[in-house]
Amino acid sequence: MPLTLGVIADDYTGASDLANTLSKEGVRTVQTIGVPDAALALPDADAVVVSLKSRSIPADEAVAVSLAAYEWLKSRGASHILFKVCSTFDSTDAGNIGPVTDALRLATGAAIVPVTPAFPETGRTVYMGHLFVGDVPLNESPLKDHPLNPMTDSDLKRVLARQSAGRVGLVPLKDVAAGADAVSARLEHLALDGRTAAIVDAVFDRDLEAVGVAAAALPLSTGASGLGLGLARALIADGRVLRQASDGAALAAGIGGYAAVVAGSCSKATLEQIAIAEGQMPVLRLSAERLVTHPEAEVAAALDWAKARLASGPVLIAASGAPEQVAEVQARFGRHAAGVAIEHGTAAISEGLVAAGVRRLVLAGGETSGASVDRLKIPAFLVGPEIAPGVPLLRTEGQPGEPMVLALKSGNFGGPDFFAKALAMMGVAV
Ligand SMILES: Nc1ncnc2c1ncn2[C@@H]1O[C@H](COP(=O)(O)OP(=O)(O)OP(=O)(O)O)[C@@H](O)[C@H]1O
Ligand SMILES: O=C(O)[C@@H](O)C(=O)CO
Repeated sequence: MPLTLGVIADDYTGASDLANTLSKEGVRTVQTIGVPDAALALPDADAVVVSLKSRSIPADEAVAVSLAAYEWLKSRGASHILFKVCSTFDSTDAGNIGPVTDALRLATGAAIVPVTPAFPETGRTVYMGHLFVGDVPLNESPLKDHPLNPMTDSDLKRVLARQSAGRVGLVPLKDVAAGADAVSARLEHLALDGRTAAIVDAVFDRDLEAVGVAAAALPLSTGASGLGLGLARALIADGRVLRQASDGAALAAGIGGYAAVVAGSCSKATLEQIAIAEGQMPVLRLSAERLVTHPEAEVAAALDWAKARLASGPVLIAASGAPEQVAEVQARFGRHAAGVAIEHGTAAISEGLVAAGVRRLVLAGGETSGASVDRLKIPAFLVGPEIAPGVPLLRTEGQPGEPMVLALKSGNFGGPDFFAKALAMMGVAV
């Protein structure tokens, strides 16, 4: 059966967030890691979310891999493409949201692309083109201290224009509140005026329903899970997708083995979650400096520490540091080099944990999860029940050997008790 919705996600946790939203709305969804091999047999699905690791790579590479994902999705019949970006619009003036949206627009033949990172369930709202995170503008939120892409401007019209070849317009809330026809009319007007993308305001889920109907009539949209919700509801309402309840309970059934958490996210939410976990399970804080200068020794020491404890219950291993620690490491080694070296270290630790018998694994941070999932050579996931908004339980699919259950947590997501909750849903008591 041909696909209806094809999603190209710029990181792995973001992909599982979107897959979670689609599956919660009743869309049969599979998440793949990278552009699937021709040989990979996938279960029947209405939506495939292709997870890329393209958020923080050079823009030309992000464009190339996104176009490859597009070609694969098109060959499977996808009638609408959603480019899934972070709900906090993580990007820099060099990209990659603008360059990838531009390239996909040309490939799909779209005149204009609606763009909205709104995700009201997690407090991301867009008004007059400005993104709010909870009750503060993006540039006053913890995202101003992000290790890879500090967000210092809440005006997404400006942010997107700086990284796009085309001109950027706005679909204001008054049009969105007037409904899907008003959104379509405004997009058409902006396209005639030479705009190639438009930031779309949205504050409530009902706004995203209107945006979803307008977007589903176009070949391409760019956004986060809120737009996924709008598209899912629109595709079900117009009969392109038949709503199906997901069989979440069965997902983790029969998967035993040791359990662990590996964290590389330095977000405020993750730092708080690690602090809470310290009262619930053994926690090892890695030295970020040694992960850069002596990676093999730091990884080996962490694995020795874990192996001595895994039989007694879950363990947590974190590279994550507070903003001042991150700044110090970056000043010494460079932002990109430090990030990549630390991701390699946490990925090697994930690999060592699985070799030691871990089958239930929670990963925190988009880049961190991406590096670990690649190292574990997982081709795809079935999407299960929600642990917290934006974070589902995932079961590996298409991998030789025993299946595993994982959670890929976006840095900013999850309540303070997230790690214990995720482990509990995997059948592990802390
Ligand atoms: N102590 C540290 N000092 C400097 N950089 C670190 C440290 N610990 C982790 N990092 C790096 O910070 C980056 C965190 O990015 P990651 O995407 O994993 O988390 P996040 O941005 O919070 O999550 P998300 O992308 O889902 O919002 C990674 O590149 C990681 O290697
Ligand atoms: O949209 C979000 O906030 C998340 O899915 C994400 O992409 C964070 O990395």
